[in-house]
Amino acid sequence: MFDKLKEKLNDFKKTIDDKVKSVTQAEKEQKPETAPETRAQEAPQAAAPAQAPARAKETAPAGAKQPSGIFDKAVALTRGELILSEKELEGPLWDLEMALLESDVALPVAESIIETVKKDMTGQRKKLLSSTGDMTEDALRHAISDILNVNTLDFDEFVRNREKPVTIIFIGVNGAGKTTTIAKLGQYLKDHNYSVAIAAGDTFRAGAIEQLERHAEKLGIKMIKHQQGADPAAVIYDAVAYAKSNKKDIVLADTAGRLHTNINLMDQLRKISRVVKPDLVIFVDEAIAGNDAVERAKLFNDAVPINGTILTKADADSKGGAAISIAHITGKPILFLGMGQEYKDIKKFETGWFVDRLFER
Ligand SMILES: Nc1nc2c(ncn2[C@@H]2O[C@H](COP(=O)(O)OP(=O)(O)OP(=O)(O)O)[C@@H](O)[C@H]2O)c(=O)[nH]1
Repeated sequence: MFDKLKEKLNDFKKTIDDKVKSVTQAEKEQKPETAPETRAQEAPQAAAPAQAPARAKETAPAGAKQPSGIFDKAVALTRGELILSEKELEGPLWDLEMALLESDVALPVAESIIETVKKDMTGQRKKLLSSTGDMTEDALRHAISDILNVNTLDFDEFVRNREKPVTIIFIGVNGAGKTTTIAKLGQYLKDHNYSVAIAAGDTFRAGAIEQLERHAEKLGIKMIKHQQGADPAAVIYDAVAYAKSNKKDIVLADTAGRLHTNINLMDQLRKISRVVKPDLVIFVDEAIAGNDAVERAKLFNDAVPINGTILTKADADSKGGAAISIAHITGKPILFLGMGQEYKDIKKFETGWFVDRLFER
């Protein structure tokens, strides 16, 4: 999962690690002629071999700081500490930015990650106690977590504390997986001992009501429906009324898939929102849709402010960047990931879990 992004982040770690290793090696070999104050503190056997590289001798006048090989005078190693300057990291950070863009991370998000990594890794003395890879990984983890932790919303806590019934509306484009996601969440909420009702708010697509009804029957959840073509706001309103009078805890409301460019259908979503006053509006899209999903999330959020996103099909070959980008662009958290076609295949999104996946070996 998220293999592409994982691979790119690991490439960056390796680039920095390799470069620092080669600089460290070069420093060790050149130290006796150039860093007397450091040499004085070291054991005699740590002194450079008599045949230190000729090039280093030529380029390093006595007492001057050593050029640092690949980092081009950019890395200073003193007392086991590493100092990286912005200039030294320029090349690898540029490569990282390109790699992030290739992994569906949107430009402003990639820039934000680069900025945080740069701040974390430059200008400060970093103890070389752990491997450089750890230092780089820490900076990347920090940068990505920062973005994902924007406006966190704990779904379980929200549902627990909210006055019942809690009405949740699902919006998004066609075929993104809304219906399946509603069924999965129905199961999830039942497993958490909530009583659930479903509103067949997709009155537009032929077969949508029946599709949802099949799920509702399998799950033993009551579904409220009108005829195809009916006003979805009225269906959802009725479902909420049903939940109130039958003491149901949660209403999960489907809506027709629509293109964010369809003004009439986006107006319809606004109407639903006005009439029903949902507790949560959740945007559903495919993790594999990458930057398209990011763009759609932004436009949907502009039309009807969302509270969070569920990304489906994360089990397919998704690059991973969409999750990070959508959180940043909408300023709203990722709530769940769809991880397959079974009801149980839904995973509550946790930043730590996601970031761990990106760095697992
Ligand atoms: N692999 C995988 N497939 C999924 C996931 N979620 C949904 N699907 C599949 O995606 C397809 C579309 O899902 P639906 O739930 O019908 O999509 P929808 O958004 O309701 O579609 P519309 O009603 O047209 O808006 C179905 O074949 C689902 O089984 C997921 O997390 N992983």
